[in-house]
Amino acid sequence: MAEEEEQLQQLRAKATELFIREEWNASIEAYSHFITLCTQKLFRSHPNQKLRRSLCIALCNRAEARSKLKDFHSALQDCNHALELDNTHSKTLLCKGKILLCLNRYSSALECFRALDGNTESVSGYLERCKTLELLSKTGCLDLSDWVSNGFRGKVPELAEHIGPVEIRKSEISGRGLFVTKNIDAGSLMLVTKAIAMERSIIMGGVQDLSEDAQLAMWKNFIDKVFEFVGKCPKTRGLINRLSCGENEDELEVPDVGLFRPESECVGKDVEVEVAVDMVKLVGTLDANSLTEDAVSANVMRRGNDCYGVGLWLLPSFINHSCIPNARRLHVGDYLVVHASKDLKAGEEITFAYFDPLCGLSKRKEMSVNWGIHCKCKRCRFEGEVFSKQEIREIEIGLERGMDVGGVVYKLEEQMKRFKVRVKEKGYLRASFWEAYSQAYRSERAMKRWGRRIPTLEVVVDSVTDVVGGDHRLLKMMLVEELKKNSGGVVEKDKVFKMAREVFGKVVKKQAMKTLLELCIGD
Ligand SMILES: C[S@@+](CC[C@H](N)C(=O)[O-])C[C@H]1O[C@@H](n2cnc3c(N)ncnc32)[C@H](O)[C@@H]1O
Repeated sequence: MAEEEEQLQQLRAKATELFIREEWNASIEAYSHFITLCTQKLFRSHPNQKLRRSLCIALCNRAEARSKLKDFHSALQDCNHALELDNTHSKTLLCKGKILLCLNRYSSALECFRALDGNTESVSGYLERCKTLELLSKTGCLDLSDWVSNGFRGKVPELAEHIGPVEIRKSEISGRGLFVTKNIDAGSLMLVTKAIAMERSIIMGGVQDLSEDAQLAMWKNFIDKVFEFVGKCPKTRGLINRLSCGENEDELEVPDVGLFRPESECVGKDVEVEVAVDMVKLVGTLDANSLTEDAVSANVMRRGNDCYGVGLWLLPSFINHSCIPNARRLHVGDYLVVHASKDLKAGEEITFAYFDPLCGLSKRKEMSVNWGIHCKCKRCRFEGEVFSKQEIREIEIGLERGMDVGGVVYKLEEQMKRFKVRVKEKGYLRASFWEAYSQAYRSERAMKRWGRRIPTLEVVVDSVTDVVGGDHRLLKMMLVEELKKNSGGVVEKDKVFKMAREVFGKVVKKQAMKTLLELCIGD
């Protein structure tokens, strides 16, 4: 007996020392040994308060060590076990609250901090933080004004998970899609969600400056990170299992959006059963669902785009592609903020542009091959017919061969009149020939020659925006034009702010939006 006691004492001392030295893996191992022996002894002996207390402290310390290694699932189990032994153990309550906060489970975290009699400064700090984040999570009222106005200096503001009026349903595009459940106007936030994992590379120019080797290394590190995370968290594993690998999508089940709320604990049977991570399936899933920060439908919220990142965000993985997209996203730290880039009607499917919607059908077809998709949106269907017409093919070939851009625009407008193309569909073709339009409007020579014979920049920007939603390139053209008219004065037009909200979302107040507009002009 004395020997057993001695062994326990030694083990505890060793585990504590490793814990203090922040050797997390070794301390977890030592605590695990101690916890097993301690539990066996408790089982055999009469009620022993001292032993229960030692076990509670060991479980709490192992929870802390595990949370340092981001193994939140096991850390939470340790906390719960420790609280079964002593439900008022303050160190465990604090540790559990912090873990729940990391998992964005604000109301459960709040319960822990409240149980702690929030007198100490650190506890009241956590309480306030939880309350703010819980409110933010419920309302989705994001305000990044201060951070933007301060030139993105300081820490990235703390965001909270938010699921707006959306649901997952069968999609006519492919498999499942994300849909709005009520009418919302352009700029409204629909989702704010943190990445399961992200990997970033520092680059000087664009992603094109990142060597193939560097891109491969980044992709490999990203896969390893997701693999590690998924291995530790059954809930995430269950959720990732529900994402598409890009094949047989129409046979996939439609999960309830509620499963993706951080507070939802149960993800189905496969969570209780320990499912091993299938690496091949995981890579396929990441291939079909990962998003990059530099995509056309994304803005990175920070000064200077010297970083290129790839990440996986669960709920946004249900957003399908369309060449007439209605949503865009902002990347703020590891968070993804999805907003409507057009007014949306209840029941409408939310779509991103996976690739550039401001280019012609053949280029879009080329790009869609990389995604393994065959887009059949209204625009692709309409353009499929139009681009088979000799007259439109000739304009396209003329452009490829370096024909005067003003002439290209003029010919296209004339053909659209001749074919009696409807207003919306004019927007499709103008979006496809946007490069020619934008070059023509920027060229003094072209405008001198063709200016009076082609529609104004404002008319074209309006009709293209109507099709592709807010886009930073369209916004920039409009801003430059307005600045010319206002001889360099600050742009105050409501129309400019409306488009800025479509591009950036309603995340800043008017003054900070001016900062974003200045950055957009300087881009
Ligand atoms: C991010 S997921 C989108 C959600 C997916 N439909 C699902 O059921 O989980 C991307 C996959 O959706 C499909 N997809 C997305 N947009 C598409 C489109 N416009 N046309 C055909 N397939 C599309 C492709 O299989 C792609 O690999």
